[in-house]
Amino acid sequence: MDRKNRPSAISPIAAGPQPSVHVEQGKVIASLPSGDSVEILLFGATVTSWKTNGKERLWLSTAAKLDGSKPVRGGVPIVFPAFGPPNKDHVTGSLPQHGFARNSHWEYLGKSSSESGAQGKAGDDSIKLDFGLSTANLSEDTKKAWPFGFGLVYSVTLGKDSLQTMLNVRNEGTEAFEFQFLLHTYFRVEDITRTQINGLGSATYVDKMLNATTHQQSTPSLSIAGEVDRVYTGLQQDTTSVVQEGRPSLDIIRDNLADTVVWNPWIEKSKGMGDFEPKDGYKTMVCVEVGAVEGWQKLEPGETFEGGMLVKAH
Ligand SMILES: O=P(O)(O)OC[C@H]1O[C@@H](O)[C@H](O)[C@@H](O)[C@@H]1O
Repeated sequence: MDRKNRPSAISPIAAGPQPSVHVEQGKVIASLPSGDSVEILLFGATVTSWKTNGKERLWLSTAAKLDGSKPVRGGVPIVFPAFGPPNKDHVTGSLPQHGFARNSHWEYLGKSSSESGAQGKAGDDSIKLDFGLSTANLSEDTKKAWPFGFGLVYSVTLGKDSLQTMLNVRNEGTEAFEFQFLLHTYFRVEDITRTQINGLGSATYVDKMLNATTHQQSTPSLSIAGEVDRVYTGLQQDTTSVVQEGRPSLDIIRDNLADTVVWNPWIEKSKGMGDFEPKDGYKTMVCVEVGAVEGWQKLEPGETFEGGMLVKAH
């Protein structure tokens, strides 16, 4: 046979292992060939687990209610459309603390996956899972308390050593509305006394422990040695890092969001929360919560807002 016409010895590149998605009662579980995985509860679209390198990166209380009876204590609850206790002077004033998104049943909208690296190379894939919540999903009481036409799409993208969570808010009604938004993320740490939060240096914060007075961060690193509840606003730097044992452990990169809350309930506050277990769990968690909580974001009919975070694990 003429050499030129010989059938090609090169066979098509075999596709490597694929990301997998498993939908079971009330939750969606996705994993990558690298072993990284994520679990999202449809109640609140709460990410309850994120593992990289065989290690859990989120803190979840062992007493967290996962049955929809109350917001999940741990993982990544979504705060929307209001942050904190109800503000009676605002139209959101009759909603519960932190709004209704973490208390609502979301719909799973589906998945899409991509390969960013060489074909078939395990570990370079990512998988994106979308969840939706709109006026139609709300209870009659909540619709009365938030009488606006809206649509939320929450996208959770699992990559090798990364998790991205983005919220798209659309005004689908005929009136403008205002909202606040926060990703109330509970990160798991080995030992809070050997953990620092970097990237808040010289920022201004409201200290909820000190009658909501305003202060300026004086050190480049924040160490936690007692109850902390601070709202850092108007941050210039996009990245806040969790440093453990002197080494960067997680980088939290804000996307179109200017604020970050740092919260640890410490001993007394943990005792007062029935769903916070074990009681010394404050030693192995810290909430670093990116959001837009200073003032209000306003959306006119037809307008959209998108914001969220990318977390990179080291
Ligand atoms: O108990 P909840 O409603 O989940 O809130 C927990 C904490 O959430 C934080 O975001 C707030 O800054 C704290 O003030 C609050 O205590």
